Amino acid sequence: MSSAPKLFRVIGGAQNYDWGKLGSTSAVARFAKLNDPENVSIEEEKPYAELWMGTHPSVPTVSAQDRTPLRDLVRAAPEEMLGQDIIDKFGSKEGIPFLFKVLSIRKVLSIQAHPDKALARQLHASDPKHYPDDNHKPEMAVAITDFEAFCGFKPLAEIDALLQKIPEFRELVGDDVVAEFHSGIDSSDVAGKKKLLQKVFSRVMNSPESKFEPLAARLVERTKSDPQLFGETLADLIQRLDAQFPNDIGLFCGCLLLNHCILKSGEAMFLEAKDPHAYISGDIMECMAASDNVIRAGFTPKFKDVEVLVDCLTYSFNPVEEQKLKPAPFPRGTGVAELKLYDPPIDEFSVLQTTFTSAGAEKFEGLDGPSLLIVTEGKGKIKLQGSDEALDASTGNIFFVAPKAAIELVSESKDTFTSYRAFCEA
Ligand SMILES: NNC(=O)[C@@H](O)[C@H](O)[C@H](O)COP(=O)(O)O
Ligand SMILES: [Zn+2]
Repeated sequence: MSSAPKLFRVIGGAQNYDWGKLGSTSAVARFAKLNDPENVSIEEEKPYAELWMGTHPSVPTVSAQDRTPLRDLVRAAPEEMLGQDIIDKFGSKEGIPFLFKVLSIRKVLSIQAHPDKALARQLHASDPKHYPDDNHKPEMAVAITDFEAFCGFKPLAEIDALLQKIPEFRELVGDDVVAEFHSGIDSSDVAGKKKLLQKVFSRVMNSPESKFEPLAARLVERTKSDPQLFGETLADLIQRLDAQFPNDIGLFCGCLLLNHCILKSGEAMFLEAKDPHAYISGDIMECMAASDNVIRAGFTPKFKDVEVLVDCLTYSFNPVEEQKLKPAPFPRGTGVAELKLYDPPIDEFSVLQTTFTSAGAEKFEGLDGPSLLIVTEGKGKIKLQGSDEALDASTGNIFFVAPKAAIELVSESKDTFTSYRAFCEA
């Protein structure tokens, strides 16, 4: 006899990292308040960075009815809440394999990467304070608003051009490595080119403050005196981020080495473990394997683990367009809504965007695993197919949907009604 409900509203938890948008300008604050009006009061001077939805113990998601942690509900009835296939696939009855978030970004996040499974186990064992999980953290960002981020290393020719024409960059890396990089990037030896890229990145990341800070100050001045040397976008980006983190190493390891990726609303990008990145601005849905392991090295007051970061990166280098993840159709829904499936090449999660622009219903077959759904615009209803009980589904509301539960979303007007559903299937 199934004891656990198949569809119920939950309340996520917020993280107030310094880079979050302030007060009601943050989608995180607005969604949290709308979903839990009696308990959430927005402080207008406070940053609201992330809204967590999942069973990660650091920020509990709780049932709206009696505030029981979702993690406890899963552990009490894992077969009903996860499904035997998911338990078998991930070897755990402890929680949902993914962590789903809303991020609302005012300032650049840290230049960072996330470990793969082997490195996560090693870091968690040696430094559990900074690495709370033994799990990898591949992640995907879906832009709710226009969104910009650093994502992966620039193509080597672009890095070489910047090294040749920007004296401060050249001085930080050193003429020896600049010359070796310049002569090596046209070879067909990809592994050798990755080693050269690692040499450049290592010189930057291991330079002392006494060296990179004055060079960063000169770099910013040069973007003002000689902007065409950088191109307008890059000159503006360096000035904007310098205003947030003056003379920071991120001006070199981010702005001059990583792709500056701009996603329009609805576009997405996927980050493998060990890919360097940093989100810069905008509101996004983010989904990741259930882990909070972040290896940081720039644009942050938090713990930086430069040696681990320099050592672990993949050093792959692709053009910006190759970093984007194209949405696909979702054939398991029928009705009037527009469905976009963001399906990265990993097991732990996919994300489905459902957008109504007319009244009507969208019916979904049951999924072979757990899912969490959040409404990000407008309002409608959500119900189990065949049930008379339709729950209000308004902006900010979050719902847990059990495996195999066939649900229906209903829009009662032509106003836009948008939701994102993260799910995992065996
Ligand atoms: N790329 N995005 C993520 O990995 C998020 O899930 C992380 O929670 C944030 O990156 C954490 O950023 P800070 O460590 O505060 O700079
Ligand atoms: Zn990240």
